[in-house]
Amino acid sequence: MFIQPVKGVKMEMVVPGDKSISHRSIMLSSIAEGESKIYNFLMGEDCLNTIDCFQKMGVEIVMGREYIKVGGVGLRGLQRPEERLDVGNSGTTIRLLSGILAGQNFDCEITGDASIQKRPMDRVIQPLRQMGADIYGLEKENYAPLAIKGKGRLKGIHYEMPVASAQVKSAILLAGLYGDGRTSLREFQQSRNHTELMLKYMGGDIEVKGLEVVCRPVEKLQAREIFVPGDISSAAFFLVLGSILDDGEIRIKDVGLNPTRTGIIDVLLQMGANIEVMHKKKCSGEQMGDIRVKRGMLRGIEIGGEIIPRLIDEIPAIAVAACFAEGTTVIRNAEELKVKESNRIKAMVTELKKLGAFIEETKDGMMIQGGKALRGGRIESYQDHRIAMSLTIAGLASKEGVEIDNPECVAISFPTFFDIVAKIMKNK
Ligand SMILES: O=C(O)C1=C[C@@H](OP(=O)(O)O)[C@@H](O)[C@H](O)C1
Ligand SMILES: C=C(OP(=O)(O)O)C(=O)O
Repeated sequence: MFIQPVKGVKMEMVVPGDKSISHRSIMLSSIAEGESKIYNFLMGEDCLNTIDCFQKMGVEIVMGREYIKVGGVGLRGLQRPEERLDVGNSGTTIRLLSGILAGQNFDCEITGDASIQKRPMDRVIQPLRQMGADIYGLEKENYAPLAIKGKGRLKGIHYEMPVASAQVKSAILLAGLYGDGRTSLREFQQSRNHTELMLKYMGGDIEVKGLEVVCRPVEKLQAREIFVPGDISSAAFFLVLGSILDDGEIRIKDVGLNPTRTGIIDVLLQMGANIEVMHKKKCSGEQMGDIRVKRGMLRGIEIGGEIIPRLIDEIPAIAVAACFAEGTTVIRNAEELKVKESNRIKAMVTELKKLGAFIEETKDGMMIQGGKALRGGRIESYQDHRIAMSLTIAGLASKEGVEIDNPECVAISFPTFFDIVAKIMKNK
C-alpha cells in the first residue's frame, strides 16, 4: 500500500472504541448476572477474538447495530469449551482470560497466533500458581498454548508485581473473584486501571490505595450499560500527525482520557505540541473528552520512568514525532516493547532508518536525532498494527511517501484507520 505525502489536514474525526475497555466489557459482562449492553465496542480483530472465546464458553453475545448485548451467565456459569480457545493476536485476551479460567470448575486449553506463542506467559503463570492454579505451557514452558485445569476456588494472596503490566494486574484481580478471601497486589509503577474501574462499576469489591489494589470476592457482578470511549492509543497517531504537518487542525471527539493512559498528551505537550482538551465528562466510570491538535514546533525531550506505562503502546508513534522535533529525543525504560506483537524498538529503529531518520537502538529504548525531513521509502509492518500505523503517519509527513508491506494488520485495533488516511490523502 502506498502512502502519499500531504502538506496539511483539517478534519474532525472519531476513533473506534478503546481496545482495553472493550475486552474488559465482554469479560466482565459475561460473568455478571443479567443482560449488559455495550455501546461503541471496538470491532477490531483482538476484541472479536475475546467475544469468540466467551461464546465458546456458552455466553450469548449478540452484535446489534447500536450495541452489543451480552447475556451474563454469572461468576459460576461459564461452560467448558469444546475446543481450544484461540485469542489470535491478542495478549490482553490470553492473559486476562487465564485469570478467569484458573477459577473455573473445568479444564481447558488456550492459544493464539505465531506472535502470541512467542510472548512471555510466566508473568501470569507465576502469580496464578501462587493462588493455587494449575496452569502450564503445553509445548514450551511459559508459552502458549497453555493448559489451565480449573480449580474452582483459588487462594487469596498478596503479590508484589515485578513488571508494570495491566494485563498481569488484571489477571490477578480477575482470579481474585474466585479467591477464598482477600487478594492484593502492589504495582511497581501505575499501569492502566480499567479493570479496577469496571469491576467497581459492576459491583465488585475493589479498594485502591496508591499502588496497592485489594480485591475481595463478591456474590455476583451486576450487568450494566457500558459506553466505551474512543481509544486514545488510536487517537495518538493523529495527535502526532496534527503536531508535525505544516498546516493542520485535527479534532478528535469522545476520546478516553483516563489519566493512566494520557502519557501521550503529556509528552507531546512537553515537546511543544499545540494540543487542547475540551468537553471533559465521565461515562461508565471512565473519563472522556474531545482533543484538538494543531502544528507545534516540536523539540526533543527525555522520556522514561513512571510515564512509560502511561504511553507504552504510543512509543512507536512518539518515535515518529521525535523525527520531526528539533534536537535529541531519548526514550528509556521501554524494554517491555521488546515483548509486544513484534520487538517494537527494533522494528521502529530499522524502518525509520530506511526512511532517512537518525535513530539508534539503545539497551532499553531508542535515541532519535530529529529536525530533518524524512525522505520516504519502502517499509515492513512486521504484522504489528502499531508499527504499520506509526509508519503510515511517517509516510504522510515524509517528502516522497512510503510503500508499506503487510498493512492489513491495522484491523487488530483500528479497522477504519486507512479509511481516515484515505480521506486525509484526498483532501491534501
Ligand atoms: O491491559 C491492557 O489492556 C493492555 C496492557 C498493556 O500491556 P501490558 O500489560 O503487557 O503492559 C498494553 O500494552 C496492551 O496494549 C493493553
Ligand atoms: C500490545 C498490544 O496489545 P496486546 O498485548 O493485547 O496484544 C497493543 O495493542 O499494542
